[in-house]
Amino acid sequence: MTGRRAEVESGTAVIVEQLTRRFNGGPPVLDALDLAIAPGEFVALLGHSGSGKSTLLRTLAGLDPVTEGAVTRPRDVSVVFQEHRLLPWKRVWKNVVLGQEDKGIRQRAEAVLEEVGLSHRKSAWPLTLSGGEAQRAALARALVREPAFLMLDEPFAALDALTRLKMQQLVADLWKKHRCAVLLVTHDVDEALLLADRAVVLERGQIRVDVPIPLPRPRRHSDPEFERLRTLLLDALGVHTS
Ligand SMILES: Nc1ncnc2c1ncn2[C@@H]1O[C@H](COP(=O)(O)OP(=O)(O)OP(=O)(O)O)[C@@H](O)[C@H]1O
Repeated sequence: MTGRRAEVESGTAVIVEQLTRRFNGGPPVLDALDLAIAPGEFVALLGHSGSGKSTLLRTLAGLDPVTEGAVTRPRDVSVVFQEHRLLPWKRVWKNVVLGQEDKGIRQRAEAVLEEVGLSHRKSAWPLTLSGGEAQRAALARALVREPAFLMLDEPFAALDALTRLKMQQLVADLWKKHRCAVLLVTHDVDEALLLADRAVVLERGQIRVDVPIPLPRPRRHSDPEFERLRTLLLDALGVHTS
């Protein structure tokens, strides 16, 4: 049995092996990248602009082809992007059930809209939602599929600081309930430390740092270990705090 098959059979949710991606014959944007995510594990992916984060996420989502290397992931995956990508001509709940035809879908949509705190806006048009509400709807649409693997591509980057804090708390609660594997792309070191089990720093298409975040939840900025990990990650990103 190959190493990859052994890992899949022992329950690894996502396996990336020697993944290389170039555009138009240029230098590699992803460079022989290896990464494994366990079922239910929450991984934060950090890195400078252009380091290859979105390319990795798009490849994992099946939106970008695998041209060199291999990717194994569960069949049921969902992605939430920085923009909500709701269809403006469909009401919120219709957006949530879009493309889902099974019998229990309406009930699951009601339940998940309740979970994200949007039941009272289920019949609203997307254009009437605030930024935070629209991202709640996008999360509901992602979770109604009960994905084994959820990808979040800077989902809160466009929100104001207070709304972002609320959304981080919401994601922490939803993950506790759903326990899917999560890959969160973020520029925000504190967000990674508040939410993830592990932080990975990408640099020129390779993993520069891969650290566990063994802090008890809920996470506190005042925890000395939080501060130590913060310094470590900022250092890895070339931001020196002292
Ligand atoms: N379709 C494409 N065609 C050509 N080059 C691309 C394409 N997609 C991405 N790239 C290049 O690949 C590199 C990595 O881009 P990517 O979007 O993955 O970075 P990122 O780490 O997500 O950046 P950001 O934090 O700014 O979103 C960049 O130099 C980008 O210009």
